[in-house]
Amino acid sequence: MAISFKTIQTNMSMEHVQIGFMPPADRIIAENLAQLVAFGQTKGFDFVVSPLNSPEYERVLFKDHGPQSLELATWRAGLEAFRPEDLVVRTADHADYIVGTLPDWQEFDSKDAKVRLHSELALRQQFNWISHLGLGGVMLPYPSSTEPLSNYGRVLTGSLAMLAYTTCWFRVPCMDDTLEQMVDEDMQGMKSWERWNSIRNMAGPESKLGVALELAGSLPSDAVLDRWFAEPVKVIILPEDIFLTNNMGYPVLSKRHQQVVRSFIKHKPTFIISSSQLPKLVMNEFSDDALERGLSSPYADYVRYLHRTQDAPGVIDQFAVGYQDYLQAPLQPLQDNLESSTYATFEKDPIKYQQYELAVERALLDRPIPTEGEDITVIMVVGAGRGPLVNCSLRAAERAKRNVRVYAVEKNPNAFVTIQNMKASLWGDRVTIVFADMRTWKAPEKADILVSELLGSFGDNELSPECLDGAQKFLKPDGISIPANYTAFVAPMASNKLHADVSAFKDLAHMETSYVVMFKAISLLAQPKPIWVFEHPNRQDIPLDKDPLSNHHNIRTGSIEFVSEKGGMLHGVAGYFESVLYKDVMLSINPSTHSPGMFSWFPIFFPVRTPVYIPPNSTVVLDFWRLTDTRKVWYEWRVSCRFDGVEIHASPLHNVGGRSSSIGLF
Ligand SMILES: C[S@@+](CC[C@H](N)C(=O)[O-])C[C@H]1O[C@@H](n2cnc3c(N)ncnc32)[C@H](O)[C@@H]1O
Repeated sequence: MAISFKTIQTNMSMEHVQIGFMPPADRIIAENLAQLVAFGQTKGFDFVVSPLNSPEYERVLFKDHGPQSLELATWRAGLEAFRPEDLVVRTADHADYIVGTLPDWQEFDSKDAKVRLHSELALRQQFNWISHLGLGGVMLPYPSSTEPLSNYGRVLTGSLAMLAYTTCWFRVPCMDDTLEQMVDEDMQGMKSWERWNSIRNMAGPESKLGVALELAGSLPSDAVLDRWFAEPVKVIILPEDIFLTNNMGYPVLSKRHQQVVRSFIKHKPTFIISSSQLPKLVMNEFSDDALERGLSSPYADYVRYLHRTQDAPGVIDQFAVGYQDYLQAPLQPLQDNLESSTYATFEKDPIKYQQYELAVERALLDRPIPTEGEDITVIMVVGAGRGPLVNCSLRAAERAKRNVRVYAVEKNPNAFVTIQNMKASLWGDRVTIVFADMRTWKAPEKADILVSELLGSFGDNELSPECLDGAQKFLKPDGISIPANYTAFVAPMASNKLHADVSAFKDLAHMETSYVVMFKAISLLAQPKPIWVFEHPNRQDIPLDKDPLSNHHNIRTGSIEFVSEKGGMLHGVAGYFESVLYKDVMLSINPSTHSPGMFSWFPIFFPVRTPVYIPPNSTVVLDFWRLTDTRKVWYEWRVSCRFDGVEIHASPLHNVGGRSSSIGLF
């Protein structure tokens, strides 16, 4: 059990999707902006995208700003005022209905020092004006030059704080990043994701900067798209010319575009429909185009249709809304006493108990049938909580047609009140209830089947191994443990949001702590691999009837190599588990084998202190340790990366000696 949310949120498909309209920048002038706004409103758009400045403003490039040092002094003293003719957006009228764009001549990494300086001065003047007006947003241009974007990153990082309430999006073409295509497109410099990544890295994980991703007629591979799912893609730009026309004459997207747009819809972006023409109606010209004269924009209608017709959220999604990409501390059911609402949440899981019931039934059928005079089959549910696994065991016994005697052992005094009520009202003599820690309980007899659910998102992180080591001394020599084993899985992952959220705590301890998270905006850089396993009963390390002398047999070490074909930013490690309850009856949260519909466990996230750039086709090594002393268990981890056989990154060891996070044994 690993999650602790308490509320179920509303159905996400009912939310309003924001859609903006972006005509060609060179056709919008101060004089037609009001008409454009009125047109957008009539057509049902939530905002229009307009250039902030008129072409006239380019004059600043030719202005003599004097020596740089003098200019920098001017900056600090105050900013220049725009002249009205410099601006398309001249007043605050409709400011919250307008997203501004900046002129193309602003090249922050131009080879020409004068262009660089003027672009920077202009940006500060623009941000100051945008902030004064309270514009809805500003969209930053994707640089046409192939220079590295270090100066762009610096200028932006230093200026973002000027935008108190305005959102800021970096416009990026969603192109295939294969080198061949880049050479074709004369883009030998950095790839689009990498260019964004370098800007974002400079701005820092907590910056408000988002991505406006512009789709084109041809879409990149799934691997390239997948990288964007881990980024703060706040806007999807859909040019009108990527739409096809259906036989009713209405715009529609190709199947693959639909699929991609639907995948992004889950991340709740804003959409922008970009057009290569200014609507004739804005030019006060007659339009015989039915689509233009119609009431709402057919493009916006189509996006709303895609939004409305998303797959209805499944059971997991319904539970997860509001918890997606939200960091939660893993539960510690051994050290702490769980609350009633936490038990109630888990008891709603439709799959977990079904699997347990099946496992107990199969195990019962495999036990020899007690003959006349022999005792009946004994099932012990250890860590019984409020009793659902006792119910599963009783139902399984009915289905297997076996007489059973059930023990329910629980150490949480509050949950024990509930199981006392269950015994009085439902179970009667069939169940013996015991208030005890399973590790020290002196059982009156031995069990045929030991049933427990002490699993965390990483399998062993709620100390199932330590608890079951103690409990197995009252399991018969040929007795069965359900679960029989559990395996932890790890994968390198990208998630800008999760890393930013951990960074926001601004301390080492949070960077060396694991979190239970319902993943959403993440990208796995390689498929998960098993790192270690625990088997029960563990007769090899703990002889029959003996208490373990130390916990050293529960130490684990794993070093796993992954080849990351697509590369990306590594922000941490995703952890999962698979468990064999009995024979082929499984529970899994590993994505490739996930038990359908099971929501009791979200994955676990181990952050890394500094995000690491992983070049495509490099080798990522994840080193993990599960360590223990007499009072606690903890994980230590490190990541490293090799490219062309050379180690290009090695993180420090995280959580040395459990200094930042551990799991209490008492
Ligand atoms: C994850 S909950 C599972 C509860 C219930 N069996 C279910 O599946 O809904 C684990 C339960 O084990 C109990 N527990 C943990 N360690 C224990 C121990 N050493 N002895 C007895 N109970 C323990 C906790 O208090 C908690 O009620």
